[in-house]
Amino acid sequence: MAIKIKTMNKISNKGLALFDERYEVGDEITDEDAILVRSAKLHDYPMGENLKAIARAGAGTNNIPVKECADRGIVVFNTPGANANAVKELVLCSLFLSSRRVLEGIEWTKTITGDDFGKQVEAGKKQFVGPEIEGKTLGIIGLGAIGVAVANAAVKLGMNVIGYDPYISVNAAWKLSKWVKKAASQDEIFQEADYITIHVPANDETKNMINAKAINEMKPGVHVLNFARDALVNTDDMIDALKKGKVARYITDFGTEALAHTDNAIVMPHLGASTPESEENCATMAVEEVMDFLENGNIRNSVNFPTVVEPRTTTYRLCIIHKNIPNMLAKFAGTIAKKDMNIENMVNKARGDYAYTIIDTNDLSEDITKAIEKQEGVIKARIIAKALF
Ligand SMILES: NC(=O)C1=CN([C@@H]2O[C@H](COP(=O)(O)OP(=O)(O)OC[C@H]3O[C@@H](n4cnc5c(N)ncnc54)[C@H](O)[C@@H]3O)[C@@H](O)[C@H]2O)C=CC1
Ligand SMILES: O=C(O)C(=O)COP(=O)(O)O
Repeated sequence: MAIKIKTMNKISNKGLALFDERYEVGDEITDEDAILVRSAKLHDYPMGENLKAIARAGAGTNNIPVKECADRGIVVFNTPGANANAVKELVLCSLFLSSRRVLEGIEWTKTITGDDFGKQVEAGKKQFVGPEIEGKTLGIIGLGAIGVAVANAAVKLGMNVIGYDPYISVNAAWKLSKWVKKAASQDEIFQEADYITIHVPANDETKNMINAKAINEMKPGVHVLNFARDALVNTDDMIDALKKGKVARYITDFGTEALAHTDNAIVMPHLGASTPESEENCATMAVEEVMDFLENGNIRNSVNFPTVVEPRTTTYRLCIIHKNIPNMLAKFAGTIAKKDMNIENMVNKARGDYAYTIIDTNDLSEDITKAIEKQEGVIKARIIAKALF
């Protein structure tokens, strides 16, 4: 029986080509084993009993009900860093667009007619003067894959860069240029920066982080960039600040009709990750994650379960998604022993309220998954036979 993969949004063929003849892939698939998605909202999507995994070919997973998926034993993956360079390049482009009045100048030039075109251009160009970014201060909130890439590039462009990220990963810290100054708070960024760019996930903590109060703390004439998510910025407050001139420029990938028609706002149609390179990177990584999970039970780059990656050495692998509560392993071992199965390898990892256990064995008792699922705290159990793959 084929393994069914449902695609939502346009997933690059470079990734989809990795699925071989054992897989059935497409946007019409029903009763799917896994979903590949980009920005489509899955909060109201009816997830079936057979669904085991959702892979977000991209970074942000706020379009997926991650916690509900964990409760149902559905592993949600994303593709960390796979589209970071694409976003970094658009942020750099936007730093220039927000400073130099290039877009207005281009629009104005289109309106000029006549033999004295050159003369009119030279006379009118003074309306489009804008500052250079070299020597200015860029404040970055969120130093993950994108924030670090933007920070390092901005340092090379001669900007003073300050960054704020109370949860910075060791990996990101290793990659960050030593010239990036560490801010002790968001307020420090608001108060010191001429340009502010945000690169955090949308969640309860970050929602509305740029609102009237935050804007009030910023320097007059600040430039604000939002290539992260709409929920992070209070759009009404931003429109108000643009109208008053407190914010000189707001450039975002996440607009509204009102914002798109406000002077000094530049609204892009969510283009951050829209490059062939990043679409291919994201799709390839997402497909590899899903295949390894469906075929081997390995979990890497999940946002709701721990990383567990073990080489296959036995004929069968029992994969158990369960609550992170005491005595689970003893119960599994007891159940397995009762079925006369011998454990060759066992790995258990927890993440928050949830845990994942892989048990490798060369024995199989037909109803082992049912017996395991009867244990309190078990969400889902699955047996994968190596011979099938
Ligand atoms: N415009 C577009 O097309 C794209 C937008 N994005 C958005 O950008 C976000 C960031 O992407 P990546 O850098 O790849 O993710 P990432 O996970 O590598 O980095 C996010 C960083 O934000 C930090 N963070 C979390 N809460 C914070 C807080 N309250 N204050 C300061 N820092 C905080 C984390 O510690 C982490 O270092 C994504 O969650 C997504 O919403 C990502 C890719 C494309
Ligand atoms: O990766 C992300 O978080 C993005 O926002 C990219 O979205 P997209 O895949 O281009 O719909």
